[in-house]
Amino acid sequence: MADHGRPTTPVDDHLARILAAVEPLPPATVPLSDALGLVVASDVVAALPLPAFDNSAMDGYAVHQRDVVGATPESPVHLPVVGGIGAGAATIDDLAPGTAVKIMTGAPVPPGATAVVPYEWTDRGSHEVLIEHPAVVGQNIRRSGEDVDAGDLLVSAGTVLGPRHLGLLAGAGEGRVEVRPRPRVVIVSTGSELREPGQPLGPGQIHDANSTLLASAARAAGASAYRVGSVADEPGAFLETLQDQISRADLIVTSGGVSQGDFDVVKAALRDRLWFGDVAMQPGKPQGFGTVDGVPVFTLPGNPVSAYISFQLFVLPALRTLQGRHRVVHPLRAARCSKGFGSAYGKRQMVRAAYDAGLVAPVGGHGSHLLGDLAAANALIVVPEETTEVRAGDTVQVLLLDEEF
Ligand SMILES: Nc1nc2c(c(=O)[nH]1)N[C@H]1C(S)=C(S)[C@@H](COP(=O)(O)OP(=O)(O)OC[C@H]3O[C@@H](n4cnc5c(N)ncnc54)[C@H](O)[C@@H]3O)O[C@H]1N2
Ligand code: MOO
Repeated sequence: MADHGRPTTPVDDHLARILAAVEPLPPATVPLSDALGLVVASDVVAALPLPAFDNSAMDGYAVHQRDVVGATPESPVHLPVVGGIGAGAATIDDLAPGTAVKIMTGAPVPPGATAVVPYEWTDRGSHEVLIEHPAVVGQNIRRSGEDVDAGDLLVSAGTVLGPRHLGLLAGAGEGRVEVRPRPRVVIVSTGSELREPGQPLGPGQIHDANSTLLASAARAAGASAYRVGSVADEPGAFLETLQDQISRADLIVTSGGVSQGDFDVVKAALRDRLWFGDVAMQPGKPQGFGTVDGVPVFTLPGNPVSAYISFQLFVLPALRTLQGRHRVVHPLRAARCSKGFGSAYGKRQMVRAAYDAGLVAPVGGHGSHLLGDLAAANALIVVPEETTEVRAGDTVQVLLLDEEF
């Protein structure tokens, strides 16, 4: 679709161009304490059974089940107590028939014992115990390997490690795990008008919102983000910053300086090395992408809303690909739109919106500078290129900005 004569690239083509250029980071083995949220690079198989040995599920007495078959409160079974076994006990004697041994939860069950009778069913005797209820074979015994057997799959490649996976790996004795490392993302804002937040503004100056916005979005997506701050509209200075950062980045995101202006620094500096052009979307039309020294570089438009939406549509899938994730593109869900609005033909519109329980409504104005409206939104209504009007009550496709996927 042409926009005032300039050709535009469909959103899906631009995304395909990006995904074709990015692959998962080489795996690294890290301690479990550093692995939360990272993606497993190769299947992890249990080296040991879990539990590692038969052990007691209750504090009580290990017995031969046959010895307590007839036990009742009126006619309890009497057994001599031959000792005690605590959790961590290393050497355990066989349990002779007609005897009981005190046993604590988690302690190894002695060879010969076939059931554990809990304290509550007994008089808690130390030398001799009265047992008032019968037990079935295996009662209160946690069998070796009943949770996980040696050779079982603990976590498969592609799993995003959460607390429960890490707990399982730890319990199974794995101290380290092979993962895709956390991508290092470098964020650079461009624009001579930009000042660091917290600094006073001179005439014509504005605070740099984008580097904080994009670095936070990268961190929220599981990256380790380094915010360079802003560089002036001067290609030499910009290239120097880029060159300085490239060796410590897995992905670089710049904002500003990519449209039609007289001082479009990013385009001027990288014209020969990256693709620059218009993508058929609103906001986020002017885009640039390519690799520099093998590192993917995204040059996003400067308007903060455009930059953020471009991040969600294009940078996030690349970041997730580096992480080795299987699902890289935001899922869409159907929702009922409670308020009508118009949309430009030929562009995919990303309308800031508030979503709740299947209902969605646009938030604020269309301007790509409206940070207040962006902060009030939690979703984007994704309006297809050929749709020019959405009416109240229509079903629309919605992208939830804070959704885990
Ligand atoms: N003649 C044309 N002008 C513009 C077009 C066009 O097609 N023809 N496209 C417009 C669209 S759409 C966008 S989006 C912007 C993109 O421009 P740039 O990427 O070159 O970005 P800048 O000009 O540097 O900045 C645009 C706008 O955003 C503000 N900005 C920039 N960086 C930050 C930051 N880090 N924090 C906060 N605000 C920032 C900047 O001050 C400008 O107001 O171009 C349109 N123009
Ligand atoms: O398309 Mo620009 O990216 O919104 O204002």
